[in-house]
This record gives sequence, C-alpha cells and structure tokens, in this order.
Amino acid sequence: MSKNIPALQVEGMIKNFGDHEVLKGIDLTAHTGDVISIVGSSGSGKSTFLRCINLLETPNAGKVHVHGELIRMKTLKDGSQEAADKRQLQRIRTKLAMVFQSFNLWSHLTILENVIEAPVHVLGVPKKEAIERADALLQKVGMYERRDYYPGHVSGGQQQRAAIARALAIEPEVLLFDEPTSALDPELVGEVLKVMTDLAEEGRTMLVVTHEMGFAKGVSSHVMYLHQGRVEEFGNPTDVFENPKSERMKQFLQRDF
Ligand SMILES: Nc1ncnc2c1ncn2[C@@H]1O[C@H](COP(=O)(O)OP(=O)(O)OP(=O)(O)O)[C@@H](O)[C@H]1O
Repeated sequence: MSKNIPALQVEGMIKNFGDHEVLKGIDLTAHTGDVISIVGSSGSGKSTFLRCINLLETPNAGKVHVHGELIRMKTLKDGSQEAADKRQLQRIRTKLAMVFQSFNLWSHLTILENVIEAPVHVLGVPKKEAIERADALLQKVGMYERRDYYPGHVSGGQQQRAAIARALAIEPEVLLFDEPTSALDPELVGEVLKVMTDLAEEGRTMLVVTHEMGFAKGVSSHVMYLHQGRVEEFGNPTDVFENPKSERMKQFLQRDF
C-alpha cells in the first residue's frame, strides 16, 4: 500500500432524504493509519455519512475513492444515484469493513461461522485457511473460547468483539465503525473500546462514529465535528478538544456525555 495515495478520499458528499438535506457537501481524506473520530450531536449526519461511503445509502452527489479507485456512480432519471458497476462495488466493499451499532451478526450461525462467512463465500478463501485466520482473529479479540457459541448466547460486548473479528476477516483497508458501543450496557463498553484501541495502535485505518469522547480525544489521530451536515471542525484531538475554533464545538463539548 502506498503511503501517498489516501486510503479513503471523499469529495463533496451530499445526501438528501426528501427535502431534508442531511449531508451538505462533506470532504474527507484518510491516510493509511489515520484514526478519524466523527463526532457531533444526534441527527448531525454522522451515521449517514459513514453509510454513504460504502453505499449502504446512496449519496445524491459526491465522489468516493478507495485507495485511489473511484467508486463509479450513475445518475438515475429521478436524480438519485447508484453504483454504475455492481461488481466493482462488491469488490470495493471488501476494502471497507463496517462494524454496526447493533452488531448485525447472523443469529443462525456460530461466532466462527459468522467470521468465515465473507472470506469463504465472497472472497473464495478455502474453508480451512479461513478457519485458521478466523481463529487467530478471535484470539485477538478475546473470543476464541466462544467461537462455537451462537450470538444470542453471548453478551453484547462479546457479540461486538466477534463483529470486529468478522470485519477484520475480509482484510479491509479501512474499518468503518458506526457507534459501535452505543447499544451496549455501560459495563461492556470498555472491552470493545480496548479492542478498538489495540487496532488503532496497530496502525489500522479507521473511521469511527462515536459519542465516546474519551476515545475521540485519547485514541484518534483526527477528529471531525459535524453540525447539521457540515464539517464544523477538523483537526488533531488536542486542537479540537482544547482549542475549538467554533462556538458550536465549544457548546458541544460542554455537554454531559
Ligand atoms: N433512512 C432515512 N430516511 C429518512 N431520514 C433519515 C434516514 N436516515 C437518517 N435520516 C435523518 O437524517 C438525519 C441524520 O441522521 P443520522 O443518523 O445520520 O445522524 P447521526 O448524527 O448519526 O445521529 P445519532 O448520533 O443520533 O445516531 C436525521 O435527521 C435522521 O432523522
């Protein structure tokens, strides 16, 4: 991977839901190893932005490059957009792994089966090899002993750690986290943040939508503050948290998290 080509580049992302303009032209460049926390009030467009990057939502306008490759889009008659080439989208999605707030594990598959699902069925990795890799990832997130459990039989924190192993199993270039700890009981938040902190320290490229200001301040390399669909502040955590330029960011930081 070249250091010079950004792992992810977003230009002019716009998303409307009906008359509601939720994203009003967002740019972002993430280089390999960047950990970018996306923070902001409820409804500011954080999750929508993340979902538009991997086209779980289709943006109305904007370009996404993944390690230099543009996701090709076409405009439909009603003005909306969709991926121009479904095979390209599927291939690019394997470079962008998503971790969801509600884990989204397959409930009828064991933890191990969840982790090998995409490598075997999407990437065509031989099953034996996929299991070896999955076991190593489950060790890494502390879930190896629970590999044969079904998701419904482990805690939320354990499910989320398994979901992180599943995301890593496709060997993505960028990890997208959509409020990964928001659905957890408070006592389970720490174990998931610990895994995410380890990944950040390993040099993974991560975009993290979060309300965990401790993570944003202490772990990320950059913080993006969104307000009503616009980037209000962007910078390193020290500048953004200790020296915010905008009044809105100052007010946001005074909230009780
Ligand atoms: N599928 C949808 N259809 C219509 N409106 C939507 C849809 N998804 C999101 N919105 C609206 O877009 C706005 C931004 O939502 P989004 O979930 O991106 O905000 P957020 O910053 O992630 O908020 P939170 O921190 O509460 O998760 C909100 O007003 C929301 O109601």
